[in-house]
Amino acid sequence: MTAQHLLEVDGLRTEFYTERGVVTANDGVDLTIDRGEIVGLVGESGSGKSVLAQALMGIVEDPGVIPDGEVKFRSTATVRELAERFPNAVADADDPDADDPDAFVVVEERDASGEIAAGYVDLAHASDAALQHVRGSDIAMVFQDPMNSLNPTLTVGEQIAETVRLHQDVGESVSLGAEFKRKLFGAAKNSQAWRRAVEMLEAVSIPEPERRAEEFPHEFSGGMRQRAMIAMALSCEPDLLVADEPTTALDVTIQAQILDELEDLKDVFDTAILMITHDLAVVAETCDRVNVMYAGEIVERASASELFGNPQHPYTQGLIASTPRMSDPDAEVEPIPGNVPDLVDIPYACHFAPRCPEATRECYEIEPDFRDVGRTEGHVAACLRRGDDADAHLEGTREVAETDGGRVIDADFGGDAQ
Ligand SMILES: Nc1ncnc2c1ncn2[C@@H]1O[C@H](COP(=O)(O)OP(=O)(O)OP(=O)(O)O)[C@@H](O)[C@H]1O
Ligand code: NI
Repeated sequence: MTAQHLLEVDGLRTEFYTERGVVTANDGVDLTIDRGEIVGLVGESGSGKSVLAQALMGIVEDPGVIPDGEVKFRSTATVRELAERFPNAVADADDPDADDPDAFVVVEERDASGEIAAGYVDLAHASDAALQHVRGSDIAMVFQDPMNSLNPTLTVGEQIAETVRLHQDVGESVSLGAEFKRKLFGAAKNSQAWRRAVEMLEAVSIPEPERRAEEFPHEFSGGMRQRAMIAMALSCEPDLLVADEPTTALDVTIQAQILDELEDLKDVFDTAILMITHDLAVVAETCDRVNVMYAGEIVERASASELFGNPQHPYTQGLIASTPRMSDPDAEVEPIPGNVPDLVDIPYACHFAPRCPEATRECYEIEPDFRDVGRTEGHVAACLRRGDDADAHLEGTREVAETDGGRVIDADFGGDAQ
């Protein structure tokens, strides 16, 4: 039996119909995340990382659509709950109806009594009501700028308590009346949800959590706000945390502290993390596995140590060569020439070809498939010039420039920031 991933993205395509044409922000993306692991998604600005995060959360903005692909979120408890609430959306995996786009609760296994024993929710096709159920309680998200996600008129403690109430049925009303009452008189300090909020602030290392819980977001520093966002996101113990540039706005020291804490919290709450960043040092520091994204496509995937020790795709090699190293910050970096293309109707098969030092004519014409390229299992790259059959495949094509194939990055790359 194949391993059952917590999250499995299959052939995901996300498009925006704009006046300029169709922007294909995710062009057939495959990605998996297992329970408890930290998976990186890295690539230059405009490569489609945030759109992928939105697709996972079911919050792709208008005019975005997902014409192809599935996002399978596997949680037996959630599948049971949703199957009960949305009986018309249930299909059995081996049933032809499973292809029915309205069937987003897919049952893979039942026990002897007919109770659901395994299955997934297809988040790419789930109804808004189902997505709302999943968001916050099963999958939560933190963004770069917490000021946009925190409510400036509520104390930090009230906001976390509110999230807890919404998702955990701790027996307190979430009616409008109750919310106004809390605004006027403050949240009941001895309520279960409030105590949970204070606990969460303590868990993210906010000093004097009882007192800080009563402060408003603007009274927090940038780092404290980001911690509060993380506290809020983890307060319902989600299986998956999607972190989109969670520390980009912070200075390096605070950034390193928060990333360290996230790793610790991951163990405490047993939460998997999708770490989205354009910063390779962040990936090197935190991730178990890494996906490199370029112009809407994943181009390379490997464990973090393998990716940095033995990068294979010319884009990954270029990214690494263009990133300053912690161990040698003064060493020269070589930027990748050119820019990420506009994602409207890219006419060439390999999206990186025009910037690639090794591209041949074939690279413009033949869609590169994933092939094994590394020393470890699961290291794959989508490049015609890589893998065992690369040379045979390229026989008869023009000579290509010599490269230093697999630039080796310092083992302590991004290591322990001060
Ligand atoms: N609402 C939208 N309407 C039209 N196009 C969009 C929309 N949202 C995103 N895009 C396009 O999708 C592409 C990918 O954007 P995305 O924000 O996912 O990139 P990113 O990799 O997250 O970049 P960054 O590192 O800057 O955050 C961009 O070309 C962007 O213009
Ligand atoms: Ni982004």
